[in-house]
Amino acid sequence: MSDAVLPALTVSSEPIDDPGPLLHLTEPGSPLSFVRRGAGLIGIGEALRLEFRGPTRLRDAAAAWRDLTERASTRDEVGERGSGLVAFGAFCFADASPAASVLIVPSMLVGRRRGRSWVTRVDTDAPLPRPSPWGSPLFCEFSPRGLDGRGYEAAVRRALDAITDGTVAKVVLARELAGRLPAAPDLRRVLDWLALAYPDTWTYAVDGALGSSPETLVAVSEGVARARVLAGSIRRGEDELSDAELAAALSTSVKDLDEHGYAVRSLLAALRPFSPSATASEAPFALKLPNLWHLASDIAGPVAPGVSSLDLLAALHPTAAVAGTPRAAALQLIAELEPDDRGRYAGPVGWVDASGDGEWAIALRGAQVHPDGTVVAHAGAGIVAESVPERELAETTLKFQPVLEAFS
Ligand SMILES: C=C(O[C@@H]1C=C(C(=O)O)C=C[C@H]1O)C(=O)O
Repeated sequence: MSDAVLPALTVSSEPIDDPGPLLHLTEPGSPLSFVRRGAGLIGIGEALRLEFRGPTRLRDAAAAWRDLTERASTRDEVGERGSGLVAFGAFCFADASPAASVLIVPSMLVGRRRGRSWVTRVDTDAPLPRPSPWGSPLFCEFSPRGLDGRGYEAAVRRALDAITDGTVAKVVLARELAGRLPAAPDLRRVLDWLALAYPDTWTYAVDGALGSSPETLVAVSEGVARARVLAGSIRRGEDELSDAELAAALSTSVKDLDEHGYAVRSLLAALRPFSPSATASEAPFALKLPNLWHLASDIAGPVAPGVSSLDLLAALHPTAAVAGTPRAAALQLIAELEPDDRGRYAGPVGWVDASGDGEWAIALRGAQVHPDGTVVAHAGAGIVAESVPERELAETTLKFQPVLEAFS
């Protein structure tokens, strides 16, 4: 970011009657959302946009956000998590990414939590707009970009060579699908569909990055940091019995427990400097999504006052769930084996408030919609010594399912 002086924003939050489905209120062409099970935040318009690039993008964002919040004057009659001054954020995965990482303060935010609804206005006293009528249904055909299926399997084999020679213990390899949207798409249709079909995930949308993420990178509130680590996946069964058998197979698979262990240990190690007593749930549990089972661990620990969720992102990103172990060697291998930059895929996406509290997911199961209508989706899988290339390819296909369904 440049050293331009940040503005002094005027912010006011007040309770409102239930405004109906939050996702319908955001803007069709540039939605902002972070919603799960009908609760969360959506944004309308842009009062301020800050862009960051390079290896210090998360630390720079944390510093800029502190400056901005000190300058703001806020009247908050709501006092809920997510009321008052809030920015949505989406950060690139890679330090070398040419794409921008952003913090966006919307002109208006609508929130709902625990049955209470509110609106926050930034530098405006305009009334809350009515939801605009739906645009035409979307249809977008996707085809491989960069690596096709064979190319992905070849990359997995090269990753296995790097595991055999000891360069890495685990690396997460992704592939891309690309498509093109008609002019002026109503992206609320995509979000609405994702929220209905994947209700237990975060329906996120920030600066064209949108999707339904099951993985909480970190949420901070009332002095406690929480994360949900996912690593280790298997398909859902066709009937109840086969579904239960697959869940049991995942929970006892040495390969998946291994892969999961790397992710949990990396998150705990990165969190400990801020939260020495942070702990993970005793053993991973099987998390059921409509398209997949995942091995999941919940992590929680107290953090000192003044530690913001952005400070934690700077320490935690990228976890072994989306990069690998050891981190530096895994990132190097990803840069060698994946032909294109990941953009915001597998980066942090979420929101931060004036106190630094916030909720951040990992931008998975999603796509980036570019201003020219191009849509690029990513899906990856964790490669460990026992990985089989064909199975990892099949896993990425399952992970594309939410996006493919939502855009058709
Ligand atoms: C890399 C992705 O997902 C990650 C990798 C997983 C795995 O390898 O089992 C599971 C959940 C996520 O942490 C993706 O969805 O693209």
